[in-house]
Amino acid sequence: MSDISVIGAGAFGTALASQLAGEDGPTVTLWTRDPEQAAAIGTARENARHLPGVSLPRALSVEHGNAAFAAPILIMATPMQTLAGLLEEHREHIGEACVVAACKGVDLERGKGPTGIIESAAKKAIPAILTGPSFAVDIAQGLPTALTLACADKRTGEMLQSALSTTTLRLYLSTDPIGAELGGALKNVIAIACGACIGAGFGESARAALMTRGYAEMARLAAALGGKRETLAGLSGFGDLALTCTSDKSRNFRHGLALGRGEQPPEGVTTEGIATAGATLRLAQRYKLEMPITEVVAALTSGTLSAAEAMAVLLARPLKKE
Ligand SMILES: NC(=O)C1=CN([C@@H]2O[C@H](COP(=O)(O)OP(=O)(O)OC[C@H]3O[C@@H](n4cnc5c(N)ncnc54)[C@H](O)[C@@H]3O)[C@@H](O)[C@H]2O)C=CC1
Ligand SMILES: O=C(CO)COP(=O)(O)O
Repeated sequence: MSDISVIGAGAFGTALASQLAGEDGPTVTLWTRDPEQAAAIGTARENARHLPGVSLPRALSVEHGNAAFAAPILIMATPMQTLAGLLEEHREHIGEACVVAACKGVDLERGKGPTGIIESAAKKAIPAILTGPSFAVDIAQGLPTALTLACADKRTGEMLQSALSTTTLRLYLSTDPIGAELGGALKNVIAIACGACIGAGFGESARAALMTRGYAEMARLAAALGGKRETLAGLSGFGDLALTCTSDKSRNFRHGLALGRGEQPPEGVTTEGIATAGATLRLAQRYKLEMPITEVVAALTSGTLSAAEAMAVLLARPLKKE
């Protein structure tokens, strides 16, 4: 059994696994649900579909069997809406493990973030979240990156911080998983709004306003759910918002960009902000919170508003105190 299993051989899982599996580091397994993909990646030492051009270290083992779920540290790197089903399917193989979510979002059906999903699905596990500003391709190339590792249990968090940091991947510790996971989830919704703003030609000043007022929405919901404002101000909130709202390497930003230009975004791209906008809107209604940007993003992504109509809705709101 490996020290660490990374579950999900998409871009992010492959990037994390490749960095963690150094010759002198922990033993690492990259798990994929598709046996053919496991064999192809294992033989080519490259994930040609999700992370082309990055050669994977010899020390990394690529598997598709259930045994990978028995590792003491599991990093869950599949899209958010698949997390609950995947954990339930493999529940019997997961022991008293540290289950670290690397996905970003809110589960549409259950209205929970990744650590809440882990808590319900894997009762013996200790949930944690790894999140913050990082493109998979940057991590895979060994570029300097800083992320938040949040775990409610401080000692487990310290162990994970040390086990998952590398010479180029620097983890900052937090005991506020709710704040950390909401930062990572909600910034994707705001990134869609910012992409649409740029795509529709509303300009960079308007984008800065969306980022700032979007951040206010993120902080409002996080506070209502028990997250700390200072967590939102850190890497997992402000840091990831800054990255994702300003880079066309972001799939969420590009999704918005296409909608803003009146184009059809490509299908089959992991764009977490779409489902998360809907899930967040339900939470906002439940907690009686105003989240107008999230509201227009939900309408924009479901095709009921255009970018121009969305901006008109925001501009027509009553004047407010900051
Ligand atoms: N790509 C990036 O730069 C970053 C991604 N993330 C997060 O990581 C998560 C995964 O994203 P990516 O790796 O980029 O996605 P991706 O689109 O590159 O890959 C998704 C992977 O999940 C697998 N998958 C899909 N449904 C599954 C299921 N039901 N059971 C098992 N495996 C399944 C797919 O086969 C694929 O290998 C997302 O929540 C994303 O927000 C976080 C930080 C950076
Ligand atoms: O989360 C990310 C950067 O921190 C990746 O963003 P996208 O999912 O929008 O590509």
